[in-house]
Amino acid sequence: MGARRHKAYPIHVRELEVQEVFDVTPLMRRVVLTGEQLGAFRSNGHDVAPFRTENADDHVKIVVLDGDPSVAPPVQDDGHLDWTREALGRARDYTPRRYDAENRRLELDFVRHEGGLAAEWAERATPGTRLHVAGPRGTTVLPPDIDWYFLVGDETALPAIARRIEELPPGTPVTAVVSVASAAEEQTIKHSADLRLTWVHRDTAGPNGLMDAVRSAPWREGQVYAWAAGEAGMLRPLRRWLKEDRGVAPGHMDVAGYWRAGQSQRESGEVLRRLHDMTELSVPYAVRAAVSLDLAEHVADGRTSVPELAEAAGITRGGARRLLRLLADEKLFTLDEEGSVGLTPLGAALTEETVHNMLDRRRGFSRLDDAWPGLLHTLRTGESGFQQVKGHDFWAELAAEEGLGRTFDEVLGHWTRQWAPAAVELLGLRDEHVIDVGGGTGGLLGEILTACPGTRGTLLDLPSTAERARAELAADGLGARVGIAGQSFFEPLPADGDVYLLAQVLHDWPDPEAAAVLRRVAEAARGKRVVLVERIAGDLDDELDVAFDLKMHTVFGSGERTEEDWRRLASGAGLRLTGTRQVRENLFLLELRTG
Ligand SMILES: C[S@@+](CC[C@H](N)C(=O)[O-])C[C@H]1O[C@@H](n2cnc3c(N)ncnc32)[C@H](O)[C@@H]1O
Repeated sequence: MGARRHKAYPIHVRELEVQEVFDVTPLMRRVVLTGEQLGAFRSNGHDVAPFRTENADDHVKIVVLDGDPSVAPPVQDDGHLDWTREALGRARDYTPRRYDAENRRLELDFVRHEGGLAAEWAERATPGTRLHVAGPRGTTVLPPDIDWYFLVGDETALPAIARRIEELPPGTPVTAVVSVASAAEEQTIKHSADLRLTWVHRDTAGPNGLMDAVRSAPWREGQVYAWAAGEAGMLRPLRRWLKEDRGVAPGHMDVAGYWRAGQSQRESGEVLRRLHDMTELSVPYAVRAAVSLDLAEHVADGRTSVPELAEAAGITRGGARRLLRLLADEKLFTLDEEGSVGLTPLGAALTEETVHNMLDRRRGFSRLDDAWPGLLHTLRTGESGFQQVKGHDFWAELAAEEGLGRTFDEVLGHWTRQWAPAAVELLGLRDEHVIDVGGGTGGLLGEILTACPGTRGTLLDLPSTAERARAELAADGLGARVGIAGQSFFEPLPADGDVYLLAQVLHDWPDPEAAAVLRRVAEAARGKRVVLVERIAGDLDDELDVAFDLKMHTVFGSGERTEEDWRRLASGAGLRLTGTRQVRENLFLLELRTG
C-alpha cells in the first residue's frame, strides 16, 4: 500500500498582472492572473522555470504589497527566495483553482470577507493590478492505489475540491461534502467523475451539520483517499472519525487546517511562530556551546576571524561558521560579509562568571540541564529523568570530574552564605554540637561556628565535597572545632550531635529516599533537635519558581513540598513537625522532633 508523499520544487517568484475579476458566487471572487513570467524567464541571474501546478491542493503564496515601496518583494535566489519579515507578513496561501498554461491564465478564488489582507486586495483588484506570486514550492504525490476520493471542506477548501473533481478521470468515484455559508454559495463544477456531492448550508444546518452530512454521505468500495481542509476546529471531529470509525491510514488521508475561527491567517501564523520560538532548541544549545568554548572571551581578546576563533576554541571551521551565524542572528555576535566577528553588548555578557556558572558544560550546575530529555520518563514514573538518561545520578555526575563538583559546591556555597546569617540567628545556638548532614562545603556550618563561639560541628557529605569543606573551614581558622565525615547520609550517622541540620538536602530526593535519610537522622538524633532548611511550596504556586521546580523534579524525581508534604514525610520517618520559621523569601527552618 502506497502513501502520499511530498515532492519539492525549486521556489520561484513571479510578478503577474490581473487580467479579469468576477464573482463566482456572492461570496467567492475569482481573480485571473496573467503575465510573461508564467513562462520561463531569468530573474536576479537565475533561471526561472515555467509555472507548474500538478496537484489539486497545491498552493502559491501571494504577496500583497499594494504598491507599498517600503516593503521589498521576495528576491529570487538559486532555487529559493530571500524574504524580508515584512514581506512574509504580507504573504498568504492560495490554491490555484485552475491553470491554463497555453493561455497563461492562473485563476485564484478569494473568499470575500472584511479584514482579510488578501480578501481586501481582491476587492480592490482590477485588470492591470500587479501581484507577486511565489511557488508552488512543492506538490503532493498521491498514493498509486486510490479507488475513490472522499473530499470535505469549507469555502477555503472549495477551490482544491472543485479542481480535484474537475481533473479526475471520467467515472472516478468521488464523495464530497462542502460546507458553505448559504445555498447561494453552491458552485457548479464541470466534471465527468462519478460524483456524490452534498452541500451543507451553515445558515440552516445547525452546529453538527457538517459531521451529520459526512456520516450520511456514501462511503464507497475499495481504497479511499480522504482529503479535507478548512477551519481547524471543524476538522477535529472529522479527523478522528476518518481515523477511528473509518480506519483510514495516515498515508491515505490529508486533513489540513487552513484557518482558525477568530484568527486571521497572520495571527495563526504568529501563533505557530511563537510555538516554534518557544520550542526550538538550537539557540539554547548554541549559547551553551559558545559559553563552554569561551567564544566571547576569544573575540574580546582580539580574535576576529572564523578560522582564528575555530583554532582558539578547538572546533572545526565549518562548525564555528555555523555557530557564529546563528549567534549573530540572535544578536550576541556580529558577523559581517568579510567574515569578521565582533561582540554585541548582549554577547559581552557571555563572559560573566554567573553566566559561566549556569551554562558552561565545564561547571556542575550546567549538568542539571542533562535531565531534560528524561522529562517524559519522570512524568510517567516519578523517577529521576537524569538517572534514566545518563545511567547514574546527578551526584555521581559531579563526582566524576573534579571541576564539576568544585564549581557546583562554589555556586551553592555562595548562595548559602547569603541566607546563612539569618538562619543562624533563628537557630539560637549556644554550645551545642551541630551535625550538618549534606553540609556541602560548610557555608552554613562555618557561619554557625563563627557566630556562636561555644558550638562545635561535624560536617557530613560525600567524600570529595567533605574534603573541600575541610580545606575551606580550616582556611577560615575553624578546623579545630569541626569534624569531617566523608560518608553517605544513607548510612548510619554520628550519634553524638545535639542538633541535626539538613539544609537544602531533602528537596533533591523523592519521597522514598528522603524518608530513608530522615530515618537515619531520627535514629541518630534520638530526641535531639532536627532542623531542615527548605522551601515550602504554597497552595498557589505563583511564588514558586515553577521552571526550577519542574527542573528539580526531572533531575531528581523530587520537587518542592508543601507544609503538609513535609509533615507527612517527617511522620513517615518517626519525626514530628513542630514549627516553621521564615529565613527569607521562600526559605524556611522546619523544626522536627523525634517521637
Ligand atoms: C543542594 S546541596 C546542599 C548543601 C548545603 N547543605 C547547603 O545548603 O549549601 C546537597 C548536598 O547533598 C550532598 N549529597 C548528595 N548525596 C549525598 C549522599 N548520599 N550522602 C551525603 N551527602 C550527599 C551533596 O554533595 C551536596 O553537598
